Amino acid sequence: MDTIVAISTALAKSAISIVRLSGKDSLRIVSNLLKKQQGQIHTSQSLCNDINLMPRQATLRNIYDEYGRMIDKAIIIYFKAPLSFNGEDIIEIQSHGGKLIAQEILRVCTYYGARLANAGEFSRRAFRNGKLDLLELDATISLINNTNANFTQLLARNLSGECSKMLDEIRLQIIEIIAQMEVNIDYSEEDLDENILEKSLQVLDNIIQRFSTILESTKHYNRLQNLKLCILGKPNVGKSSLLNLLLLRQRAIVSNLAGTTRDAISEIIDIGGNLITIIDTAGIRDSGDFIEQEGVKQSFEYAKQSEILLCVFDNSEPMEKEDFDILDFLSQDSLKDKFILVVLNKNDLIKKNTHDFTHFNTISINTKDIQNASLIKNKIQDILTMQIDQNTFILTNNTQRILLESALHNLQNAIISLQHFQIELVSFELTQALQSLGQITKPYNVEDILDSLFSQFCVGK
Ligand SMILES: Nc1nc2c(c(=O)[nH]1)N(C=O)[C@@H](CNc1ccc(C(=O)N[C@@H](CCC(=O)O)C(=O)O)cc1)CN2
Ligand SMILES: Nc1nc2c(ncn2[C@@H]2O[C@H](COP(=O)(O)OP(=O)(O)OP(=O)(O)O)[C@@H](O)[C@H]2O)c(=O)[nH]1
Ligand SMILES: [Mg+2]
Repeated sequence: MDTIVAISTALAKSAISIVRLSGKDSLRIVSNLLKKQQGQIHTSQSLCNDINLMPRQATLRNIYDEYGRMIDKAIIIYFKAPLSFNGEDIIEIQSHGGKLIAQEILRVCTYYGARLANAGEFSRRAFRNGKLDLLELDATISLINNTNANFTQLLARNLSGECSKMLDEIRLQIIEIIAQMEVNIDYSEEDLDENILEKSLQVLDNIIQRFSTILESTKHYNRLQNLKLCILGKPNVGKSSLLNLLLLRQRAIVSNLAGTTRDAISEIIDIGGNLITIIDTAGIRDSGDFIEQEGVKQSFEYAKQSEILLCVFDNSEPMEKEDFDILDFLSQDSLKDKFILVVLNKNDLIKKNTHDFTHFNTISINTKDIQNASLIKNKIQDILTMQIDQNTFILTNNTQRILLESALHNLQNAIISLQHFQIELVSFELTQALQSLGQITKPYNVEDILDSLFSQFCVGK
């Protein structure tokens, strides 16, 4: 297998960057970067023992290019196979940050024979070498992409292999019940031991409960990822001012001319550990201006795509047709699952807006007072914070979720069959459940496991 190399950190101005190599030639390639003299290229593994890299020990070394010119002074860590993240020889070159140094190190690694890694290739090798199962692999990606702090702990636990372990245990419990069933299959219903029946029902019920909790937390997780918040309102009510207030900087142009914002502006904000995309839109009104009309169309589109809507109205002016148009828009059936917060803005001015918003969630503010930023953020945070059982797991991958749902379904059927003493059906449903569960972590052969389990039973039992 090729030796691959990649920059594992973001390409941005930063304190340090990590270039990572993986594969059997890693040591040879890095040995070339550690020698000052030009011309004596290490081509075989045997020549590299002079570079003195102790496995799993951070060492400070000068790094040179192919002409012997120094590139950086860096930390090298050698993870000797199989004791590495993916089971191969891995070497990390932890260089100074910035965009140029790591790229230069990367280039020199390829000069000595490393190949640029494809996306996910380090982890793919970890899976192939049995260091990570599918569940852990997926948790790795989800942990990196997670936008909601409520789930950090849960995803980290997925990564620890706890979830895979729990599924393994559950699989064993199911196999045990199948075994009981298989043994009893030839007996008539009266002969099925009451104890076995009761115990099996209890075990299945418990598994069903655990799976339901996983599916429930998975639903919350999916609902709370990559949230979008759209600021909507007629022109001049202070939408861009509100954006600037929430960002605590002058991001958007603000003016007393209606129609200032035309293209939607999008930024990321952190609201209580939730990374939310916030979108300031063009003010809603009928305008003869074609470009502005495009902007208005876009505003509605963004609103439909967002989970949270901040609808801004001007406290200092009576309601106008455009305001009512927005209220009409909000009453649509397709918007009923969105979180809508009515923002009555400009409360520093005399109140002239007497509309009754009481059936909405409302907040009265002005964008001049910076304290109002946290008022709004707290209000949004309230709806996003939910009690999430930290002792369960989440299935971040759709296929895995579907597999668990299907296993749950089989278990429910098994219970019904068991209650009707249809032993063969119980066995069938449970075997189906095992197939699905197995695929969540790694594809495996149910028959093999059954063979090994039955071998432990006494003849006649
Ligand atoms: N510098 C650095 N930081 C990192 C990583 C990395 O690769 N490099 N990781 C990359 O994702 C994560 C840590 N994950 C890792 C997982 C396993 C092993 C490892 O060496 N496993 C061996 C030995 C196990 C042990 O000592 O307990 C093994 O499993 O055999 C290393 C990192 C996050 N931080
Ligand atoms: N008194 C007062 N004026 C405000 C407040 N918020 C915004 N304004 C003013 O209202 C005017 C319009 O503000 P913008 O933020 O540009 O309004 P907008 O809703 O983005 O307008 P469009 O981009 O045209 O749709 C500006 O002159 C702001 O200074 C407020 O809380 N109090
Ligand atoms: Mg604006």
